[in-house]
Amino acid sequence: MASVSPTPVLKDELDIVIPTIRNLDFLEMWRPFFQPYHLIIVQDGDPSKTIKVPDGFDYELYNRNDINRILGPKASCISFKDSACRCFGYMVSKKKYIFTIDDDCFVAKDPSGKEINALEQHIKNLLSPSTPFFFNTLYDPYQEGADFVRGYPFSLREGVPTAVSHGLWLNIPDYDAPTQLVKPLERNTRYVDAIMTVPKGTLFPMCGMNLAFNRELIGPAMYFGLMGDGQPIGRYDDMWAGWCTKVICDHLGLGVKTGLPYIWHSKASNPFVNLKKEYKGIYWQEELIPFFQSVALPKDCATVQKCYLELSKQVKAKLGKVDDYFNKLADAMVTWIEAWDELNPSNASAEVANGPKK
Ligand SMILES: O=c1ccn([C@@H]2O[C@H](COP(=O)(O)OP(=O)(O)O[C@H]3O[C@@H](CO)[C@H](O)[C@H]3O)[C@@H](O)[C@H]2O)c(=O)[nH]1
Ligand SMILES: [Mn+2]
Repeated sequence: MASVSPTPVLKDELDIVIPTIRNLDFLEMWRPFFQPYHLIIVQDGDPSKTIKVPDGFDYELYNRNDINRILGPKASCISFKDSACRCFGYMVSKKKYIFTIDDDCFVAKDPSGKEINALEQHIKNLLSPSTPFFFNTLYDPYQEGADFVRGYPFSLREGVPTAVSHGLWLNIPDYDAPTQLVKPLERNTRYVDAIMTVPKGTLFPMCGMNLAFNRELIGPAMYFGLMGDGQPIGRYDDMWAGWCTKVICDHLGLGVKTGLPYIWHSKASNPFVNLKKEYKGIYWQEELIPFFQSVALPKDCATVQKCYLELSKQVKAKLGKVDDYFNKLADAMVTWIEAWDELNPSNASAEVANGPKK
C-alpha cells in the first residue's frame, strides 16, 4: 500500500478567525486540533464586555474599539453586530491561509465514530488542485483512493490552484429563515463522503461557519459586506463574499471546493430574528444572482484587487437601481480594498500566477 504523505500542519502559515459575542469555551473541544495555531478573535458587540478564552491558546483579540483605532474612518466598511465582522480578521492576518469557524460549531464524528479534524481536511483541500473546467464524476480525483475517470481529458488533469475550501455541517443545517420556520426539527444526519469543485460559471451559497481559503490567492475578495447594525439586511454576508469570490476565481482560473469536512453545528439561531435580517435579501437575490451570472471582468484585471474594484463599479452601475443600499455597498467595497492594501502593502498588487482565463 503506497504510503500516504502526512498533511502538512501549516501551523505558522494559517490563522483561525473566530467572530464572537460570547466566551470561547467551545475551543476546549477543538483543543487537540487548534492549539498549535494562532487565533484571531473578532469580538463583536459591546467592546467593554470581556471575552474569556481558555488557557493555552495563542491569540490576538480585536473589539470594535480596536477596529476603529486601526482603520479610522475606513472602519465604516466593517459590520457591527453581525458575524460579518469576521472579515476584519482576514485583513489583519499576515498568514497565507485562513480558517474561519463559528463559536457554536463543534467537532463532528464521521460514520466510523472518529472525530473529524476539520482543519486538517481543509488544509488537504487547499493544498490539492481543483477541477473547475471539467466535472469528475468520482468527485475529488486528488483524494486518497480516487482518480480521474475514463474520458477525463489528460490536458486538464493538472487542475488549478484551490482558493477556497467550503465545509459543511451536521445537526443544524445552514437553512434560511423560511426553511427553518417550516422545518424547525430538521437535522442534517447525512454524512456525504465527497469533495467537489464548484464548476466554472456556477455560483454557490457560501456559508461562513466552516470555511477556509488561501488568503494570498483570494483574500481581498473575502469582504463580508455591510450587515447588521444600521443596515437593511443581515445573514447575506457570507453569500455576498461567496458570489464575489466565485466570479473572481472563475476569471483568474482559481478553484473552489465544497464538501468535507463536516463540523457539528449545535445552535439554531432564532428563525424570526433571522427572517427580519434576511427578508430583503430573499427577494433582492433574485436580481443579484443574474447580475453575478452576467459579470464579465476585463482581461487586464489580473489581481484580486483590480477585479474587486471593477466588480464594485458594476455593482454601483447595475444594482444601485435595485436599492440605494448597493450604492453604499459598492463604496464600502472600495473602502475595504483601500484598508486591505493599507494593512497589507507587500501584496497590494500581487498578480495571480495563473492570470485571467481566456
Ligand atoms: O451579532 C453577532 C451575532 C453572532 N456573532 C457570531 O457569529 C457566529 C454566528 O452566529 P450564530 O451561530 O448565532 O448564527 P448562525 O445563524 O448559526 O450563523 C450562520 O449564519 C451566518 C450569518 O451571517 C453565519 O455566517 C453562519 O454561520 C458566532 O460565532 C457568533 O458568536 C457575531 O459575531 N455577531
Ligand atoms: Mn450558528
